[in-house]
Parts: sequence; C-alpha cells; structure tokens
Amino acid sequence: MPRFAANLTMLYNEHAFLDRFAAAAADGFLGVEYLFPYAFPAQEIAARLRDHGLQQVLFNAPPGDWEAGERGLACLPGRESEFRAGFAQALVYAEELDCPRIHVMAGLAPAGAERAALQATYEANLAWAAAQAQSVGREVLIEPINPRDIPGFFLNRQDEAHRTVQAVGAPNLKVQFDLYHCQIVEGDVAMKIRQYLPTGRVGHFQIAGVPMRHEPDLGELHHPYLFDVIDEVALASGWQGWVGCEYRPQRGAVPGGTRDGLGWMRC
Ligand SMILES: O=C(O)C(=O)[C@H](O)CO
Ligand SMILES: [Mg+2]
Repeated sequence: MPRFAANLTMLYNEHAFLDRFAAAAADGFLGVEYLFPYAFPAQEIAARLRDHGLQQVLFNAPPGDWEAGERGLACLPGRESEFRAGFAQALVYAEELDCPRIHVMAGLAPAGAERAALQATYEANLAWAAAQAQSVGREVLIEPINPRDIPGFFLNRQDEAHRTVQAVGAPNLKVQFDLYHCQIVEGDVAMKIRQYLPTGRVGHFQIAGVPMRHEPDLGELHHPYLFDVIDEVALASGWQGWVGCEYRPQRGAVPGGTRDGLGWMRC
C-alpha cells in the first residue's frame, strides 16, 4: 500500500484544527497535510507534529484573499510582489515544520485575459519560487484542479501541468497529481499514473471518491486497483512520496465520523 497522509483541512473536522493531529496519529497516520497553517503560529503546529510523531508532508502557499474567492496568485499579472511575499512566508513555515513540499495554487484566470500572458506570469513566478525553494532544499508543487470545484481555475489538466514544469525546467518543481480532479477532467487515471510517475515530475498524490469527494471507497474510482498501480510504478521508478487523503468524510457528519470511514485504508 502507498503511504497515506491525512489532509487535516478535510479530515477530522469533528475536532478543532490543532486537535486533528492527535486524532490522525491515533488512527495510524504517520504524515499530515492541509491547505493553510497561517492562522496558527508555526511553533504551535510543530509541537503537535512532534508530540504525535507526525511528518508534515505538504501545505499550500498563501492563495491571495481566499474569503473573497481568490484561489492562488501564481498566474496573475500585477500580483507578483504579493505572490513573492506569500511564498516567503510559506518557506518560513516549511522550515519550522520541516515540510519538504509547498503547493502553489495557480489562481483564477481573469475574464478576458490572454492565456499566453497568464502562462508567462505563471512560469516566471514558478521559476522564482522554485529557485527560492531549491536554496533551502524544498519542492514546489502545482496542481491541476477540476473546473466544477473551482470554476475558472487556470490549471485543469495533467498534460498542461507537466508542460509547465518542463518549460520552467527547475528540478524541484513538480506536479501534485490529485486523482479526484484527474478523473473529473480527463479520466484514464491508471494510464496517467503509468505515464507520469516514471518521469520524476510527480511530487505528490491526492485521492478522494468521485464525484462527491467523500471516502475513496464511495464512487466511481476503484482505489485498490489504483494503489496497486502506484505501488508497482513507484517500485520500478524509485518514487517514495505520499498519497494525501483529501476528502470530506461522509460519515464525518457524526462525532468520530472520520475514523468510521477509514475502512478503505485496510482493504
Ligand atoms: O483542492 C485541492 O484538490 C487541493 O489540493 C488544494 O490544495 C486546494 O484547493
Ligand atoms: Mg488536491
């Protein structure tokens, strides 16, 4: 089986954020990820990781004004200095949390903007971020996201993400391969794992049941088969990353619900 990390933004919502670390460790997780740590002092989160023997495997750089609907700044001309300041803050947290990967969200394509101009800004920002991250031994990840969950999101497809990584050409810029988004946008998920994992450009996986984003054993994707494919290709290619469990537990509507829905992990 792959190594699974609990996404603490979506799992364990029956607990306050800082208590989700203990809950994930109690269920056997060794790694955690989440979207944003910035509402809490990094030292406080680091203490939770230490106390519960957890590894921080991923979090996101600041996305702009999330409450106002922004979903990243990386492709937005004119927002470069805000992008850089946010990424610098992410690096400070990554140091304190000993986290090897930072996810940079692309952002929403502004209505009427020329795609080529957005792509040029995206690549320039990613090149800058990758250079900053390289100097302190961290990876930058980009993630294609389906346009139903985030209408207007700039990056939707795996091939576009891989082309961007190749165009930037930084060894520590990689793709966050979320199988949930891939199934919704393009399908053929197992073959895409076989296509992309051996390239060395996949930095992380994430999973959820499709289409409702509940537990992986609910919905149209057969995860036991996909886990076997990941294991097989990882073994052949030497890949040693994590699979983030980024779903909203359906059984989480009741106290203890996340744990009740973890049966899929033991199949
Ligand atoms: O939504 C996802 O799939 C993510 O991984 C992002 O980090 C947040 O949008
Ligand atoms: Mg994801």
